[in-house]
Amino acid sequence: MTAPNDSPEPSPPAFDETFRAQLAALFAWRRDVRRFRRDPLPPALIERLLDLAVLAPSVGNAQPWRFVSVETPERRAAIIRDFEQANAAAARLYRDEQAALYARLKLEGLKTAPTHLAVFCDETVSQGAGLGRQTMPETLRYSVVGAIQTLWLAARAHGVGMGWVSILHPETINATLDLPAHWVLVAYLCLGYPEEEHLDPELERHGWQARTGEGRRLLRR
Ligand SMILES: Cc1cc2c(cc1C)N(C[C@H](O)[C@H](O)[C@H](O)COP(=O)(O)O)c1[nH]c(=O)[nH]c(=O)c1N2
Repeated sequence: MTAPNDSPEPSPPAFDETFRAQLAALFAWRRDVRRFRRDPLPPALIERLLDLAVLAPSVGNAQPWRFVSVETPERRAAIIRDFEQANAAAARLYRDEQAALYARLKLEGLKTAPTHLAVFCDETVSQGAGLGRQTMPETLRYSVVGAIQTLWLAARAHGVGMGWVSILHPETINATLDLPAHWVLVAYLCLGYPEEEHLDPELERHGWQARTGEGRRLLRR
């Protein structure tokens, strides 16, 4: 257990209306990015973004997130091959017009993103001593998703685009990256400076699925 510290409590900054308007704009302009300029991201910027990402909440404060930067050309090529296999299999699920539309969608930025970040959940994490997850062990992975969303917003605030690729076989990713099975893949992320900026999701713009606000309703019980 960590010893309580007796330094004076810091006071929160005043988040004023200007900040709230900017925050709303940040939420609105965060995009899943699939087209990147090839300029590398400064290592210090990536470290800053990870410092921000790990401010996310986690069940029992377990901090189960594990970040792997995929850098070797052989490993990146293996990831791209796995995406191509998984995507070809997924494409076969659709028929007619929907199949034609699916085939036209760009669902990854693997070949141009300068930074590839695989994000895992360490299912054996001892931190947090199991607090909060006895009846819902999946809350460990939920915690990792929270860090990914925090990273997504932090990246956008720094002018960095991020894309989430899930059309992959997790067991292949673990084998390619030589990682233990108890590191469960949560996301394969492409990061870099975006080639273009949009206020609407690409899947909406290309006619796959509009933002309908369906889930926005609040049921009262
Ligand atoms: C868990 C999870 C998994 C994926 C995604 C997101 C999330 C949350 N998204 C991005 C997704 O398509 C995108 O968020 C929506 O289309 C909305 O667009 P914006 O993110 O608002 O631009 C995504 N996009 C993509 O092109 N290939 C993919 O494999 C995935 N996988």
